[in-house]
Amino acid sequence: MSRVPPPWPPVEVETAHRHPDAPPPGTKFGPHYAHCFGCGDEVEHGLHLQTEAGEGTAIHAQFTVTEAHQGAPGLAHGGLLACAFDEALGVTVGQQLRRPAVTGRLETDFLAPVPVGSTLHIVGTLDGIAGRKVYASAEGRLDAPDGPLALRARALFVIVDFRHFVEHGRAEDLRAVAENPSLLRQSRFDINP
Ligand SMILES: CCCCCCCCCC(=O)SCCNC(=O)CCNC(=O)[C@H](O)C(C)(C)COP(=O)(O)OP(=O)(O)OC[C@H]1O[C@@H](n2cnc3c(N)ncnc32)[C@H](O)[C@@H]1OP(=O)(O)O
Repeated sequence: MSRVPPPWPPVEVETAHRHPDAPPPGTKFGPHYAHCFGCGDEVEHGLHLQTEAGEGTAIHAQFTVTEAHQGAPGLAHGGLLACAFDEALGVTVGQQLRRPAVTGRLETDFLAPVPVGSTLHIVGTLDGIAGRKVYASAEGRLDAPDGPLALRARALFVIVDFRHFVEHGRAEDLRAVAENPSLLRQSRFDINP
């Protein structure tokens, strides 16, 4: 089977520029929502992905695979690794474009097993924008920023209005955020898509 992926981005795109208010390289973001499985500080067995602004549109992310993240004995679950890329690419889009967006499509190439105890180092970048469609991709390396390549991912994010979250979110969770806005650890976006 050929491992040559189809052209990326799959449509004609404009260059995606980082927003003038995007934080400078080296800025650590912290979680965006306390209960996010990818980054939330109140999710005991979550990924606790740590993210930081890189150069240009890049984001650097990392998380350590724990016993709670296993698929096969001693190895990270593939879906959970895809989750880490969803989160890292979501942060790339959200922080560098400063626009609310959701994942429309995510594809992941698993190139090497990721053992429990490994730290996965992910770098995500924006690849282009076409209307509301934002294309982004990432690589994940084992145990060091220049460690062995373990995964690649490509994603389409679709820019949405904030109404998306209000209309679709479970009422009790939206109520909890309204009563305790600090559950949303970050809320600094351009409101109008
Ligand atoms: C700092 C903040 C950090 C945040 C980090 C969070 C990381 C986690 C991110 C997530 O996991 S978000 C949760 C998972 N994703 C979702 O729940 C999204 C569910 N899907 C939807 O709500 C809608 O399908 C969606 C908003 C994506 C699109 O619906 P719309 O009605 O708004 O738009 P439409 O369907 O017209 O699609 C817009 C464009 O995207 C294209 N598109 C959408 N889904 C696609 C797809 N799957 N494949 C290819 N193209 C797709 C679609 O063809 C179209 O292209 P054109 O503009 O050229 O016509």
